[in-house]
Amino acid sequence: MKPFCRDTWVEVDLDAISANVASFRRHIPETTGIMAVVKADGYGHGAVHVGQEALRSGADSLAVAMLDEAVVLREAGITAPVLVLGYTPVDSVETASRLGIELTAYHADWIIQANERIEQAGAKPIGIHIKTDTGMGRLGVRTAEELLHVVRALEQSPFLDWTGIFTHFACADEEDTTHVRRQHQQFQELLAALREAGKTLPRVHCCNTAAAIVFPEWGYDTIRLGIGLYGLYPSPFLKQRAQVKLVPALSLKTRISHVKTAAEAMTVSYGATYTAKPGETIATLPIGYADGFSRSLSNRGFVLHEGRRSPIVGRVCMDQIMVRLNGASAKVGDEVVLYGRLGTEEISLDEVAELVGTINYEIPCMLNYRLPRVYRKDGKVSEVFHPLTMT
Ligand SMILES: Cc1ncc(COP(=O)(O)O)cc1O
Repeated sequence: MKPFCRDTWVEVDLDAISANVASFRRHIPETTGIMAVVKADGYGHGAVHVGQEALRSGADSLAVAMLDEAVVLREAGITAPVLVLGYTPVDSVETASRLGIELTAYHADWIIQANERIEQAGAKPIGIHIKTDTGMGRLGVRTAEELLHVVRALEQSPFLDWTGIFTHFACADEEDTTHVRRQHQQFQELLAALREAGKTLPRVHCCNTAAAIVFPEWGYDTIRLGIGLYGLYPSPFLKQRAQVKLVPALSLKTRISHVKTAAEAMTVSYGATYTAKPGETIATLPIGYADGFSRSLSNRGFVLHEGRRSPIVGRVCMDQIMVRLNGASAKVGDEVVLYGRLGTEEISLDEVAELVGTINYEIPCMLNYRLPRVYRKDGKVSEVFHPLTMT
C-alpha cells in the first residue's frame, strides 16, 4: 500500500546530515563535542530521524526546545544525552527524571522547588545546565552574583546535578562581531567568577552554528549545532564566507494534478490576480498554505519542472497552487520540485525565505503534519514517515 495518498512530500537526505556533521567535526577542536539541535521537529526535517543520523555521524548529544520534544526522542529509543534548552515548568520535572533528560535552569527558586518535587516523587536526580544571559535578553542569569546564587541553590539540592553552563549568542551570524565578542567576554567573566569562588566547571558551551563557523576556538566542551546540521547557513553573510562546506538536506516535491493550455485569456486562482495569455500552459499542484507553503509566494515564487524554473501564478490556495510551465510537454503526474535541486537549477530555502520576507530557519519549520517525509540514505529511500497517519 502506498504510504501516502497525496503526491506531495518532503524529502530528507540523511547523507547530507551526516556530511554536515563531518564538516563541523573537521572545523572545531577535537576536544569539542557536537550537540545536534533537533528542536521544532528537527527544524521541520524530523527530529527522530535527523537525531539518529547525527548521533551515528559523530554528534554525542541532542538538544530540543521543550520537554515534550525530548519525550518523543526517548520514546523513539534514543538513549543519548538530551538537553531541553528552554524553560520547563517545575511540575514537569518528574518526567525529565523518569526519562533522564537534562533541563535548563536560571532561578534559585525553581531549583529549590524542582529538588523538592523530585525528592517527594522518589525519582532519580536530573542534570541541570545553568543558562547565562550575556546579551541575548531571553533566558538566564545576568550577573556573577545571580550566577553564584543559583550555583549555591544547586549545591544544596541533592536531587539535581550541575552538569552544564551555557550562553546563547544574538548576533554571531553578522559581519560586525562587536556584539558577539562582548557576549563571549561577558561569558568568560562569569566563568572566571565561578573559578574564583572555587567552583569546578561542568560542561561549558556557547556556540550555535554561526559562532562555531566564525569562532571554532570558542567550542569549549560542545557546540550546539542547529541550522548548519541541516545544510543551511545562518545568514547570507556567512554563506558568502563558506568556511564550512554544507549540503542542504531538505527538498519539497509534488506531482502535477492538472494541466491546461489557455485557449483565450484566462484568470487564475482566488481574486483573479493573474491572467494567463492564450497559449500559456497552466499546471495545478497539490500543495498550499495549509501545508506550510507560504501564501506570500503568490505570484512570486518559482518551481522546477523538467529542469526549468516556472513561476507560481495567481494566489496560493489552502491546498493547491498554479504554475505557468515553460514546456508544453507537461502531463499529469510529472514531478515538480518546490524546494531543492533539479539538474543544474535550484530553489534554495534562502531564495524562498527572501521572497517570503523571513529567514531560512522559518521555511522548513513551517512545513507541517500534512506532508509525509521520505528519508533517503546511501542514495535510496530508507524510510517513509507520515505525521498525519503515523504516530
Ligand atoms: C539556545 C540555543 N542554542 C543553539 C541553537 C541553534 O542555533 P542555530 O540553529 O543557529 O545553530 C538554538 C538555541 O535556541
